[in-house]
Amino acid sequence: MSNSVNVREVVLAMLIEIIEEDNYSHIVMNQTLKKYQYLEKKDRAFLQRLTEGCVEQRIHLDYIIDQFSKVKTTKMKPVIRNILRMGVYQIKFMDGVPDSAACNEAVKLAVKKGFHTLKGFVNGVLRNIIRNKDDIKYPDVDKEPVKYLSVWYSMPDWIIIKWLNEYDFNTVKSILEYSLANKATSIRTNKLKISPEQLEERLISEGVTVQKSELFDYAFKISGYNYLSHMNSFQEGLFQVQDESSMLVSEIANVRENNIVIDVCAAPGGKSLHIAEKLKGTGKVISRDLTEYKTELIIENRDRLGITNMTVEVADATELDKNCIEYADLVIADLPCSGLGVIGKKTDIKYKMTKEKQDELVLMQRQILKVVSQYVKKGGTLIYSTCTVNRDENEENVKWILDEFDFSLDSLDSYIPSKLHSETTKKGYIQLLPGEHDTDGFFIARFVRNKE
Ligand SMILES: C[S@@+](CC[C@H](N)C(=O)[O-])C[C@H]1O[C@@H](n2cnc3c(N)ncnc32)[C@H](O)[C@@H]1O
Repeated sequence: MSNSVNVREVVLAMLIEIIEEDNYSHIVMNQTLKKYQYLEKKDRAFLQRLTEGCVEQRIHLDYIIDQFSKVKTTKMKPVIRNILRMGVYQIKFMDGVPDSAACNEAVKLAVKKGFHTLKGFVNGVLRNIIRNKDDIKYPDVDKEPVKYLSVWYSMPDWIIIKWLNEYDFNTVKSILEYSLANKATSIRTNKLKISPEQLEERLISEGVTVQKSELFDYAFKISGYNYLSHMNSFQEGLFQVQDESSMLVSEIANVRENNIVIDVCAAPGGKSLHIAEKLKGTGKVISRDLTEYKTELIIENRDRLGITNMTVEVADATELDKNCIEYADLVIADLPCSGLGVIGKKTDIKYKMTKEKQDELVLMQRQILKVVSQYVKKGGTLIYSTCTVNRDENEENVKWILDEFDFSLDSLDSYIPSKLHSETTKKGYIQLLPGEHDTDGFFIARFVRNKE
C-alpha cells in the first residue's frame, strides 16, 4: 500500500461521514476518489470495496460484533464501532486480507485515533471473532424468516416485511442476493459519435473488461477500469453510464423525429440524453430538475456527449408551467422514489428510507403527476418510471393515473426485447426485479393521452 496515505484511515473517515453523519455514500465516495486520484489502482479498489462493503453489510457486521462483544455496537464510541466494522468486514468478506492483518491494523488505527485505552478491547473482540468465524449463529430461516433475511442481507426489517407482503420468499431473497452481488457498471454507446463495435474496441484498448449487454446492441457492462472519468473514451463523450433498465425507458418512449419532449425530473440526464440521441439532432428535449446543482450535472453530460437538441432548465415539477400545457409529444416522469431497486449501487439508501418517507414519496409522485400529465398533447405519450420495486409507488400509481386522468395504458411489446414480454408488458407496464432480470429494480409504464 502507498506509504503516504493510510488507506484504512481514509475508509474510517468515510464511514464516519456516511454512517454517523448521514451523508450520501455515493457523494462521499466520489469526493474521496477525486481527492485521492493519485493512489495506486489496487489501493483505490481496496478503499472502495471496504467502504461500500461496511456500509452495505452494516446490519450483518453489527450482528456479528454484538454476538462477540459485551458492549453492544449501539453503546460504542462511533470511531471504535466503525473500526470494528472494518475489521469484521475484512475477516468475513475479504479473502485477500489475512485475519491477523485485519486485526492488527484495526488496533493500530484505534491507537492512532487516540483510543489507546481501547486497543485491548478492539484486539479482544476481533480475535474472538477470528477464532469463531465458522461458528457464528444466525437466525433460523424457518422460525424467523424476516430476521434471517434482514441479518444475512443487511436489510432493515420494515422493508423485508413489506416485500414479503408483495412478493414470495424466494423472489425477495433473490432481489437481496443480486443487489449485493452485482456491481457491474452499465454503459450506453453514444451513437452520435461512435458505433458500438468501435466503442468496444476502444474500451478494450484502454484496458477495460467489456461484456456485451443481453438486451441492447449499444450497451455494455464494463469493469477493471481505474478512474472512469479519466478514461479518454469517457472524456470524448463516447459513452454514458446508465443501467439497462433506464435505457429501456427511451426504447419504450419510441420518439419520432421532431418530437417535443419534456423530462420533468431529469438529472443527471440519463433518459433525456438517450432520447435526444434518438431524435438525431431534431426536435427538442426540455430537461428539468429542481436545483442548479442538479441541472449542472445534466449540462456537463450533454456537452460531453455533444448533444445539441436539448435545453436544460431549473424547474419545480410540482408547480404548473402554463406555457407547457398540451405542448409535449412525450413527457418523461422518472420521479423521485424510494430507490430500493438500486440498493446495489447506492449502498446506504436502504438505511435512509423509512416507511413514513416512502408514504410521502407516493404522495409527491402523485402531486407531480397531477401537474406534468397536463403537458402531454392529446394523443401524446406519458412515461412514468421509478427505480424501485414497491407496489404502492408502481402498480398502485398506475391504477391511480388511470382513475384520475384521461390516459390509457399502451402495450410495451413493440418497443422492448421479446425476452421481456409478459402479461403486464402487453397491458403497458413492466416491473424489473434484480435477480429475475440482470438489471436494477425498475418500473416503467407507458400511457397515451386520450384524444377526446
Ligand atoms: C430518479 S431521479 C431522475 C433520474 C434521471 N431521470 C436520469 O435518468 O438520469 C429523480 C430526480 O428528481 C429530482 N426532483 C426531486 N423533486 C423534484 C421536483 N419537485 N421537481 C423537479 N425535480 C425534482 C431529483 O433532484 C432527482 O434528480
